[in-house]
Parts: sequence; structure tokens; C-alpha cells
Amino acid sequence: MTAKAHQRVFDRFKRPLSDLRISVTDKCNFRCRYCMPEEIFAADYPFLPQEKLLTFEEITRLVRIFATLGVKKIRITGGEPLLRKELPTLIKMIRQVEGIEDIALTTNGSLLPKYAQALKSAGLNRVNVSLDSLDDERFGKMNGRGFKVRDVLKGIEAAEKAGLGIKINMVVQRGVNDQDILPMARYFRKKGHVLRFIEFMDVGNANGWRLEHVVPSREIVQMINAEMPLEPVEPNYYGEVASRYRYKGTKQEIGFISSVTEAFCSTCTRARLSAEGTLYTCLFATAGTDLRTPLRQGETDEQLRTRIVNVWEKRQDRYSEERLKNTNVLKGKKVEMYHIGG
Ligand SMILES: Nc1nc2c(ncn2[C@@H]2O[C@H](COP(=O)(O)OP(=O)(O)OP(=O)(O)O)[C@@H](O)[C@H]2O)c(=O)[nH]1
Ligand SMILES: C[S@@+](CC[C@H](N)C(=O)[O-])C[C@H]1O[C@@H](n2cnc3c(N)ncnc32)[C@H](O)[C@@H]1O
Ligand code: SF4
Ligand code: SF4
Repeated sequence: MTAKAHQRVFDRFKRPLSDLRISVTDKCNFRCRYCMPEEIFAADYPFLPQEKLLTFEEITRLVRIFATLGVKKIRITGGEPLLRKELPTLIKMIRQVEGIEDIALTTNGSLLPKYAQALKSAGLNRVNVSLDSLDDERFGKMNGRGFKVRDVLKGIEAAEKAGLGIKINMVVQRGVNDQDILPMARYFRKKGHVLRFIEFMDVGNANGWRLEHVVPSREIVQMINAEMPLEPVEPNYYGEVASRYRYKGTKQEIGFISSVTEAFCSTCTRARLSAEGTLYTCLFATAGTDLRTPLRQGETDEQLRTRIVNVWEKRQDRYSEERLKNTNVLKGKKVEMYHIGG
């Protein structure tokens, strides 16, 4: 595509579009209960057939168009993105797009020993690895497939060895893994990796979310601060999802993603592209905009670009802020987390 003049695009609340989160598959080798509970996502679950997935060429073409609208940051997610065949090839293709500064991957880590080096060589900057417990029994139950803590730790080690940036994501659920908060903080402090605690969210329609299962971040901050004193740190970038702290007297950081108790919609700059090419403007969307059909029907870059601009300029999403006031704000069926990639 001929490089178009750079054009920033803003939504109804004057939020710029600057990040694109791309789901490359709806499949996963885990069955985390808060995301894809086994009883619903069983062996016969109708995941997307190959022909419905955007090809790497189609994804890269869209990334190029998004880049002309000010997107600088790409996150690859899923399902489990490392289940998508030849993923390093896609990273290499995105790396060549002018304007893309940061390419990151969110993963459950189990396949990193196999792919970390190839991903790094292809141009991936960093990985966010999900891990909810250091206890095998609890972790096995939470991931729904009996994966061991070691399987993920080996993935983290491989990412480290490959020279990728690393953050660890832990979803906290009261009565499920809240006893793991301090052991996780101690372990990753010592390891020197940034650990982020994520409030359990009411994403999708299947995870049985209840407000009383959420452990508010301020409670976790107090708990950690009592043993390992913390001090707040300024955000790294406009609209950063995590609130950052550091252990006093050190450079070691820790983060809190408080989508339920301290919503961050007012600075949300993220668009999401599902594996089959639907564009969503919120993690809690009930509808999206199909980009695959016009893409495959031969629309020009300019036409696709106009579609994206129209969607973003109409955007009014602020679900988490609305939910703060009323937990039943949505009437329709929400898109599922594994489908949109978190
Ligand atoms: N409610 C809400 N949650 C989000 C949003 N973006 C990310 N999250 C959640 O934050 C958690 C961590 O997300 P990651 O995929 O690691 O991405 P990130 O925190 O934006 O990544 P960094 O670029 O490393 O700051 C996941 O559970 C996401 O679902 C958002 O826009 N809204
Ligand atoms: C949907 S997953 C996709 C990427 C990859 N499979 C992984 O687990 O990292 C992205 C992120 O969403 C988080 N997540 C999934 N369901 C969640 C929920 N109900 N509340 C909060 N975070 C959730 C996961 O822990 C993970 O960090
Ligand atoms: S959170 Fe990630 S690893 Fe767990 S089931 Fe969802 S997509 Fe799979
Ligand atoms: S709830 Fe929607 S608008 Fe709010 S931060 Fe998350 S994705 Fe953005």
C-alpha cells in the first residue's frame, strides 16, 4: 500500500486510537474456569474453521491501515496465540510495517519453550505471561487441564533466555487463589519480573462472575505493602492499563489492573480485532464490525480505512465505568474473552 498521510482519529470522548489487540485464534490448550470453562468449551465446541480466520496477509494489511491512523502498539493474543501455526512469520510481517513501535504477545506460556527464540528473532519485543498460582493443585484446577506451574515457569525462562521483555499476569479470585498473592509477589520480586494482579472481570457470559469474587486491588496493595513496602510510580504511557508501584528502595515494579474497582475507560485507546476479522471497540462489546467480508470482496485500503475511522469516531464505550455504578448495565450478550483476546 502507498503510505498515506498520518491521520489521528478520536472517538466521541476524544480518546485517540493507538493500540490494536489482535486475536489470532479462538482455540486454547487451557480451560481456565474464568475464561473457557470446560463444560461449555468441550471437545465438540465449534471453534472457527481455518477459512474463517484472517490470513497473515490480511492481518498485516489491516495493521498497515491501522498504523496510518496512529496505531503504534500491537498486541497478539487469542485464545492461545501460540497455537496459531507459523506465528513468528506473522510477527516478522508486522515488524516491517512503518509506524509500529511495539509488538507484544499475551500467552499462557506453555508453548514458549518451543517458540520464544523464533519469536524474538522475528521481532517480537515482549511477552505478558499469565500465571495464577505457584501451587500445582490450584493451578491445575484453575487452568482446567492439569498443566503444572513448571510448564509455565519453563516458558518464562525460555522468554528470558531469548531476551524478550516479560510481565506476569495473575487473575485473582476470592476463595480460589487469593492465598497465592503473597507467594507470587515474593517469588517474582526475587526473580526480577513485573507481576500484575488483575481483578476478576465479568467478561463473556460463561464464567459465573460475581462481585464478591473480586479482590479489589487496594486490598492487595495493602496486603503486600504490610510485608514489602510499596510506593506508586507514574504511568509508562498514556492510558496504561496497570497502575504501577515499586518496592521501596528498589527499581523492582509491580502492577494492578483494576478494571472493576477503578475503571480506566477514560483513557482507553484500544481497538480489538477478533480472529475472524471483526473489529470491537470494547472488551465488553455486544457487537462488532465485520472487516473480513469487505476485505475479501476487494475493498481498497482507503475504503477499509474509512470504515475503521467511522467506527472509531462513533465509539462511546466505557463499560467498566458504567459497571461501577450498576453491575447489570448491558442488555445484549457480550463477546467472549477467548474470542476477543482480553
Ligand atoms: N477492562 C479492560 N481490561 C483490559 C483492557 N486491556 C487489557 N485488559 C486486561 O488487562 C489484563 C492484562 O492485559 P495484557 O494483555 O497483559 O495487556 P496490557 O496490560 O495492556 O499490556 P502492557 O502493554 O504490557 O501494558 C488482561 O486480563 C486484559 O484483559 C481494557 O481495555 N479494558
Ligand atoms: C483471554 S487471555 C488470551 C491470551 C492467553 N491465552 C493468556 O491466557 O495469556 C488474555 C488475558 O485475559 C485474562 N483473563 C481471562 N479471563 C479473565 C477474566 N474473567 N477476568 C480477568 N482477566 C481475565 C487472562 O488471564 C489473560 O491474562
Ligand atoms: S485465559 Fe488464556 S489460557 Fe486461559 S482459557 Fe482463556 S485464552 Fe486460554
Ligand atoms: S471496559 Fe471497554 S472502554 Fe473501558 S477500558 Fe475496557 S475496553 Fe476500554
